[in-house]
Amino acid sequence: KIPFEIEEIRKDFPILKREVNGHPLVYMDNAATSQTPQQVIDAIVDYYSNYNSNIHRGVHTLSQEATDKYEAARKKVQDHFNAAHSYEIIFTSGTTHGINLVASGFASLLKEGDEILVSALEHHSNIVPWQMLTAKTGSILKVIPMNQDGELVMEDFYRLLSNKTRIVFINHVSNALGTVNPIEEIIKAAHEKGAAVLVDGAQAAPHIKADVQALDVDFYVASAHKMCGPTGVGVLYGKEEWLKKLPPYQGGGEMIATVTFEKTTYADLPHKFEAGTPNICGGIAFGAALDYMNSIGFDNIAAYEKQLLDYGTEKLLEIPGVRIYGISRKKTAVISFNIEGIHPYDIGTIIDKLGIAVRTGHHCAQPIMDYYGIPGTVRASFSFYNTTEEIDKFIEAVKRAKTMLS
Ligand SMILES: Cc1ncc(COP(=O)(O)O)c(CN[C@@H]2CONC2=O)c1O
Repeated sequence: KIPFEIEEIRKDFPILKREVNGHPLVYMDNAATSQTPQQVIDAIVDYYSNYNSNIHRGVHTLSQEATDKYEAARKKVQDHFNAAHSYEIIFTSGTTHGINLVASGFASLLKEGDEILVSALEHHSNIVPWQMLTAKTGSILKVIPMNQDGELVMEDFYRLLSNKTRIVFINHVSNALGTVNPIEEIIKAAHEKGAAVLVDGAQAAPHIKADVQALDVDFYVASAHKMCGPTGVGVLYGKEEWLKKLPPYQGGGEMIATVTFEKTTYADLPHKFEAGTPNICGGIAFGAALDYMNSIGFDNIAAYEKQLLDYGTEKLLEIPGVRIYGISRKKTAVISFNIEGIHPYDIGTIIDKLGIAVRTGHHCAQPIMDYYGIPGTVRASFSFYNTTEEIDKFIEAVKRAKTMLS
């Protein structure tokens, strides 16, 4: 039973009417970016048509309207993630920006020999900034290993965690495998050792409504483009006490209180971390995306996507030679697979000819591919606007590709 009118939902997404190579588009690359409903498109057009203006500075009406809408969007993001204060919500250009902001800020908090803990399941955006940090500070990067099922080895996590650990950073959901990590358990254990935790929520936010106060997480980052919003805007949630400890990430307008050539004082939160003219329209459209997804309901989205995941997994495993990577019981609707003897890139290229959009390759998670000893995978990732009929088309296309390539 589908918890909402799927055909009505699909009408919200103009792009789903597209044809690709003469076939109806079957979009199954939602882990890369989600599609955009008319409600979000309308919010973008409305902004540029009716009240585009710079914010926080002008006294004229347009500027006030734009400022009010932008700050209302911040409040929507605060409510969605259940942050205690709206000034704990920093608008960023996306997950990568949010992680870099925190990692570079920790350069002033770490000393030689301090340890930072990453997981083997991370996206490059949650590995490279931390490697840059260790290079700057002489701190030591340690890695929580993964297992064949695509889960974290928690015994090793507890072994690696120590009083030297200053911060743990892990994704809530693996973009390459779909694994949902036990972040509640990790946060509790890290806090007992006095370590902070950053959770990369890029892949979780479209499927799971994270409550940052209930999680007691120190930093949580996500991108709007993964949850029906535009690209170029995202959120860094930080506990007030942590955001006050971090130095500004970029200098410029907006992030100051007073500037003289002798000394500059910085603005309070959130503006301290929002230098320059922000993505005003993006922030407002992000708010519209949250309104849209919450109108459907994350419980309904999760229940339906679970149906799609189970259906797609069952049908895919009927094809001889298929191996699925990431078989944790706790997964979002991502299926990463290969077919024995066939390169993932060839499968992706052929099924694209049939209108099927999936991603092939290492998915910015090369350590995971190295662990499995593979060049990459085919990754099909479903969203609440996909259907089982589309999955049937996807399965048929994979079968045809296999026949052609075997
Ligand atoms: C777990 C995870 N972390 C960080 C990022 C980086 O997000 P931004 O690009 O918005 O800064 C992504 C993007 N996911 C990639 C993007 O394309 N396909 C993916 O799986 C991700 O999935």
